[in-house]
Amino acid sequence: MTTRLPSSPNQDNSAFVTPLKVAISPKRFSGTSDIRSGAKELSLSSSWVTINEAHLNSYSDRLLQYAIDYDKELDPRFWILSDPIASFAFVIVVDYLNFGSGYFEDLQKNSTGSGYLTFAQGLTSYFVEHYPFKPSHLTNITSDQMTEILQQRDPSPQVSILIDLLVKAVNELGMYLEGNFADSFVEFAKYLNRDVDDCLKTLIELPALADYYEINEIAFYPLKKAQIILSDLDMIWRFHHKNLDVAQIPFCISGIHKLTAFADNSLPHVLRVEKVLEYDPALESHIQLGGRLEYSSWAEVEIRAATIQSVEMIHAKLLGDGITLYPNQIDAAIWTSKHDPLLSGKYRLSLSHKCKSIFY
Ligand SMILES: Nc1nc2c(c(CN[C@H]3C=C[C@H](O)[C@@H]3O)cn2[C@@H]2O[C@H](COP(=O)(O)O)[C@@H](O)[C@H]2O)c(=O)[nH]1
Repeated sequence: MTTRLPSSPNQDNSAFVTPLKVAISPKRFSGTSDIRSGAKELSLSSSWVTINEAHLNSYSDRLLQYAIDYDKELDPRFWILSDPIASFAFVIVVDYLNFGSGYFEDLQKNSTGSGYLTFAQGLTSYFVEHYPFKPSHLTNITSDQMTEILQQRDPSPQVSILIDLLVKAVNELGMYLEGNFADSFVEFAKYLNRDVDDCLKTLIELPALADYYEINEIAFYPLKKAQIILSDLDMIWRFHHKNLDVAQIPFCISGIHKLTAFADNSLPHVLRVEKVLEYDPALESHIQLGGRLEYSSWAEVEIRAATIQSVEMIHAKLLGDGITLYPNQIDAAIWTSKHDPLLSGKYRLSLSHKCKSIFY
């Protein structure tokens, strides 16, 4: 039983640096409703992060301009669009490896200034050069190749640690697909031709997607990358379905509207700058002084739980105004707004929280 830490900050910053996760069996997970209920329960009893509903309502209206239709937004610099299975394979790899934000501070980024887009651009080049290949090809990707994919020259010690984590992750992804899906992206695609809840029950078996645990006897399932994989597969399906019929696209994820926000460092940063999330002053100064948050420390949990809960509230508020925008679409709009040149200045004036994990 984890006792709650004092809400008033004190010299002891254990709420920032003490991991509190208790491992639980993946068998307990029943689907996206578990993600919502855990996040809601944790955000209601939160002491480091609060949700300002008035600011949330006004921000919801401002956000609408970023609710882009991804179908026409896929940029071939950052996506493999040649055929449905090539796109499927690319999404599985890019999103499985979509982590390392806690190591990004000295990452050399491309002109977008985005760590993710720097990686996605490098992986696109890798696919253009090497694909088609079977999943087992991933088990042979080396540190030098990953350094090139990440577009790094002479990586810092921090980035070198990230590169080693990325190599370990991509090698295990290849081994998993080789062993469980006959070394075939098509077989995996056919398997994911089902509801998001069933897809997630399988995806959380993969180590770098096992972003769930119990804290204070509450089961918390942020599952950021497992969910973004499904959201991106839906986007890719819609892209190819413009020119192909259903039979030509082996995967079709149903129930996308049930996904929640993808809780990481990016979304809470935007929500905090927009004053939707309010952090305890001690937490705020810890983050702005470059202090890190341990994965599953109280502060890190409350930030991610409040992020999921805030997006649920934005979804409900817009629905009340007669506007249907699902949490995965709200997530994309928030993330996209962060990279709007007209706005990104204000998001660059402060730091997002940094958490070294393989989950975001
Ligand atoms: N919540 C959420 N977090 C997202 C994304 C993306 C990009 N994906 C979308 C892009 C096109 C497709 O539509 C993909 O869906 C990256 N990140 C996270 O940002 C962090 C890096 O930040 P920066 O250094 O600024 O790139 C890192 O934790 C990374 O995991 C998202 O969409 N939602």
